[in-house]
Amino acid sequence: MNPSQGFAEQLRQSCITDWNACVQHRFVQEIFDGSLDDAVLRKYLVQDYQFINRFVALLGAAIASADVFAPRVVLSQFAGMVTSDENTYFLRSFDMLGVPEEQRLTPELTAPTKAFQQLMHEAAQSLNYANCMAVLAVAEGIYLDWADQPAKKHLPMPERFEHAEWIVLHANDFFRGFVGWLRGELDRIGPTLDETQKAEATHYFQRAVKLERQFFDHVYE
Ligand SMILES: Cc1ncc(C[n+]2csc(CCO)c2C)c(N)n1
Repeated sequence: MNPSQGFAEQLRQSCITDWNACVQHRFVQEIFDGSLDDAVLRKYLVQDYQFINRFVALLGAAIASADVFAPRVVLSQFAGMVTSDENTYFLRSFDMLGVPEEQRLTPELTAPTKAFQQLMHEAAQSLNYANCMAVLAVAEGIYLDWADQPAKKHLPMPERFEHAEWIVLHANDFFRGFVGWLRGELDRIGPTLDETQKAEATHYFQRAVKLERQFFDHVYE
């Protein structure tokens, strides 16, 4: 690892192949050009909707384990957004795609979804701020990086809201600011960790990036 980089960038560089595979994934190309198959989008959204429960619990664990007050405020505000605006996108998309109630609430979970739920649960249960922030920085950072690519900036938005809104939810100033803040927090706490804690947080980060890639891949299987 290159110590002249901050901790956040060291972590990202440690799994750059998987990270870039997510950012340039077929799913990302197809959502931008509007060619995404409805069956693929449907599988993606049904599984992704099963994240929010553990994700909010993970935010709660980060709030509880933070070392000072300021990050608690930022994380609480983000939790407020996630539990309001984001939910309606899923519900409107489910309506448009004709996803029945039972598929929205209790679908059969795929292996990557289960593994991701387990990872978020473990990080939350550790009540360790660095572990929680490592997983959050992946879940948010990869989504910012695919949605907010300079190369895509001048493309027209896809016509359907199910495509366009999923991009815009992750390419806006609020989200950019939050992900920048997450990276800054990792840079702040990285130098305070001993080698054991650093290795543990790094392992969480790397597991999360691998699962993000598997999650994108599996919607095409
Ligand atoms: C597999 C998977 N990984 C990360 C995200 C991104 N994400 C999860 S919760 C959240 C906060 C609100 O936008 C964001 C950005 C996702 N949706 N699905």
